[in-house]
Amino acid sequence: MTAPASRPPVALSIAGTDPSGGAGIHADLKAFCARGVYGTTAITALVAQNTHGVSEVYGIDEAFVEAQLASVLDDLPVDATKTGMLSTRSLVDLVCRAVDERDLGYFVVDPVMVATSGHRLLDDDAVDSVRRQLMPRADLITPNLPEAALLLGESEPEAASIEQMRDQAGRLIEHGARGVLLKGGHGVDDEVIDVLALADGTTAEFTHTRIRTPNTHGTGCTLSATITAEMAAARHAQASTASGADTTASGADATVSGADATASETTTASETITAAVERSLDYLARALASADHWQLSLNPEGAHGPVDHLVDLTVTR
Ligand SMILES: Nc1ncnc2c1ncn2[C@@H]1O[C@H](COP(=O)(O)OP(=O)(O)OP(=O)(O)O)[C@@H](O)[C@H]1O
Ligand SMILES: Cc1ncc(COP(=O)(O)O)c(N)n1
Repeated sequence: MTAPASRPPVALSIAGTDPSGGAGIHADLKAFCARGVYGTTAITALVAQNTHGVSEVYGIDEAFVEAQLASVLDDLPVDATKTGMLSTRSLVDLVCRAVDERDLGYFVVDPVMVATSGHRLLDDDAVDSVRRQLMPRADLITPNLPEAALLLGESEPEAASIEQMRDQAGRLIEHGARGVLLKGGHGVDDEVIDVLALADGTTAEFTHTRIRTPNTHGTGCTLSATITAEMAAARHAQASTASGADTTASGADATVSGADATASETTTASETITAAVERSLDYLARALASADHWQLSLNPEGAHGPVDHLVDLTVTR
């Protein structure tokens, strides 16, 4: 007897590359795998970068990004999509059209603007399109402290306290996204607090001990990719429950992926987002802790290494 057809949850990342493997598309695919989700990509820019920073960016033209999106979306059922580095205003507009015209599933926007090393990853004239066009289409946006301030306006100062973070998250929601996760990684306190605000009025705060490590390259990419994977798994489970399909045969093993195969049809989008954020922050904390003493760079002075994306995989050698 042949086994019934099944499929794993599918996630799409629209982002730039990191040949050193810690951030961008490379981090996204590792995070998708780590959470048991099948990863697909559309590359917006080829970036020469490593643990010391960005040296060159080679832009991909709009028509070719569109062709990549069509290759994925004409063929595969995408349960959730994230954007990372979008580079130019025309690529922001292209992604907005894709959200309107295609089914991208849950839509997570990581408003990547500047690399930790200081290199700009989004043109100045694209910021307003992110603010007015992309944000209102998002189920969740995940700005860090400087990105949140920039999205609120040129003269907005960076939040320097939890009260200011709450206030900014609340004001960002007014731009139309269903949820805002304002990340506190750039603070200096012993605890890292991330603030989640949802359009239905729900708020949540997540506190983790700050890990004193230089290895934080790609934490934002990894977090938004993990949230996207969790949301893809949730949508897949909801659809499978609704259709009576066997989700346990999908390869998205709940103990590996964190996917909630019993998610009921009644789970609201807000509950899905909140659960995805909580699980993803816990995973990221494990990935950061596992790599806190890694020294990958041949030139360790001043290097910011990656997190351990595969922390939950046990390999015996
Ligand atoms: N040193 C740390 N210790 C514990 N958690 C951290 C640390 N640095 C970052 N994080 C976690 O990683 C998340 C993302 O970090 P951050 O706020 O630096 O985003 P980002 O600036 O977008 O990341 P990136 O470095 O990829 O640009 C934070 O929300 C926080 O939960
Ligand atoms: C392609 C790409 N996307 C995003 C980032 C941000 O990550 P970080 O701030 O850790 O450098 C990056 N460096 N490269």
